[in-house]
Amino acid sequence: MRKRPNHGSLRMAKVAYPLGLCVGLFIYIAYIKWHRASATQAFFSIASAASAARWSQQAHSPPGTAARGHEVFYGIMFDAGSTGTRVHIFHFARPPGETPTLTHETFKALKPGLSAYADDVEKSSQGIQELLDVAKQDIPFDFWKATPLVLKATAGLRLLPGEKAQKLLQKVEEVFKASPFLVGDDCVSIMNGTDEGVSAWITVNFLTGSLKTPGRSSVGVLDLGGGSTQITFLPRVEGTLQTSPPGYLTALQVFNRTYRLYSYRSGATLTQMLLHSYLGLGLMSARLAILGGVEGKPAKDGKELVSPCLPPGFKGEWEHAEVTYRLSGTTAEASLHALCASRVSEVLRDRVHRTEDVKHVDFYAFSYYYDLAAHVGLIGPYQHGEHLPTTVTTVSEDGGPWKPGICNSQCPGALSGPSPAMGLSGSVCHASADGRAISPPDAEKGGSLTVGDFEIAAKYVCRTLETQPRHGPFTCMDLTYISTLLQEFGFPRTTELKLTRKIDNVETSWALGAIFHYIDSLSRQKSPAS
Ligand SMILES: O=c1[nH]cnc2c1ncn2[C@@H]1O[C@H](COP(=O)(O)OP(=O)(O)O)[C@@H](O)[C@H]1O
Ligand SMILES: [Ca+2]
Repeated sequence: MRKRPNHGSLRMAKVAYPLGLCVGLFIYIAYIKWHRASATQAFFSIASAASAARWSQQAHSPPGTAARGHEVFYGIMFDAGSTGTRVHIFHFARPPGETPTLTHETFKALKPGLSAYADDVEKSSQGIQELLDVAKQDIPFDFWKATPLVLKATAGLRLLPGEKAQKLLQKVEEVFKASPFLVGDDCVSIMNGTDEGVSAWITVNFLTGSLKTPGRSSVGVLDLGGGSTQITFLPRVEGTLQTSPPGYLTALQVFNRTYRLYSYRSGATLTQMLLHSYLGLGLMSARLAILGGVEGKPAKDGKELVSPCLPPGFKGEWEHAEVTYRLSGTTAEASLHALCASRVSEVLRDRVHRTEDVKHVDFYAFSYYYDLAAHVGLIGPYQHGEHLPTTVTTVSEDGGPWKPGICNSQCPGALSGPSPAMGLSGSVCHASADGRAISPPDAEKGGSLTVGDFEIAAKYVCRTLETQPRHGPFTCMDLTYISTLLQEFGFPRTTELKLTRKIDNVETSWALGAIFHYIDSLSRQKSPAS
């Protein structure tokens, strides 16, 4: 965990004499006054963020060592997602004459999403207030007025009828305007899917350092939310630019370079891609589609939704977008996975644009890609090929100890996940010193796996649904959906994906890219000529 900067004590330590202390105090007070008077002057353009990345990554300066005179500033981005609302509080520092760098992120998430309050708008303010309180505790009082506060909503609000969504946004704006932070007229909005994809791409490429070196390969980004999904990457093969349907490509001016991005937004028709939001390929919306339900509508006559992707004989209820559905599995079938995969393929047919170029780009996948992989143990504390500490004894599937060594097919141990004997490349050794207790997957660490691993895991989970209900009734469906979706995008089974929740201790989310953009627009408003 990075430490928060402590500029106060640093300043004090360097001012050795009383006179120096007075001068220092005078400069400090003058600085704070200037800062309050010119809130947006403190902000930088995306272009300087590139150098910030360079500064941060090359100098490796921990924020706590910031020297005297560093300018410190903050930005607050709320992500109103379909399944939850999250606050990201970004801390920046700018040394004199240098460009700023991101020094820390404070993050907190709440469930359910804002859209769950569509019929009780008043209730929505409680969670927003709670997250604002986190920001107040995190940001020093003197900086509140100068700190921009923004909320962007994604699929959950896009799916609501316009009037309901607007009421929710108005409520949030009311709460924001009563807060002590810097709130503009555009502080609360629904973000379109293209901006969502592009912002996530900027975040990941900023954090991986790809943006700092011109010419260095950028990475692609896969985001699977509850209501929508994004795949965003910079095509490496010229052909993709020529063959992509109109509307799939978007130009982005970052760091004095124009990037041409390919951004596919779920469900949008080809020509409406950039203009019209047709949702439905996020994991929760996809579940509903696979079950044969309709978004926002109860099943006809309260009928059960029956699916081969659910455990045979399963009966249960599932709530989605304020509607409760009665669910039922089919009677036991020989190959649940094959039936489920065929239903998923039906749902995805003609809805996903396939491109060869994904084969030539390294991809980072997060959100539900990450959650599902961690849930079934595809990623975890020890990765395939990793040397295990000698104190660690791996645990075999029946609970017996295995020898310490390299995590490979000799070391299954995936008690909560599929058997590596099935050929999983990302197999995890859940290990413990006594050879019995099993450590849960490390939520922060992430890992790599192949696209085919999702399919193998799906087959395993679907096959053992009846005997191992601990994965939950949706895991067969979810894994089958993810593996089919990735293959529909054009990924070969052998493609390796990096699954991560955080990079360099910062959440992989569109939030950072979006705050860069917002801060940039503030500075443009301040000096339109630049
Ligand atoms: O900042 C984040 N950090 C970690 N996980 C996140 C973050 N934002 C979203 N997620 C993940 O995204 C998934 C839900 O997506 P979300 O609620 O944002 O739907 P949406 O993007 O379709 O609106 C969950 O897997 C959740 O853990
Ligand atoms: Ca999201």
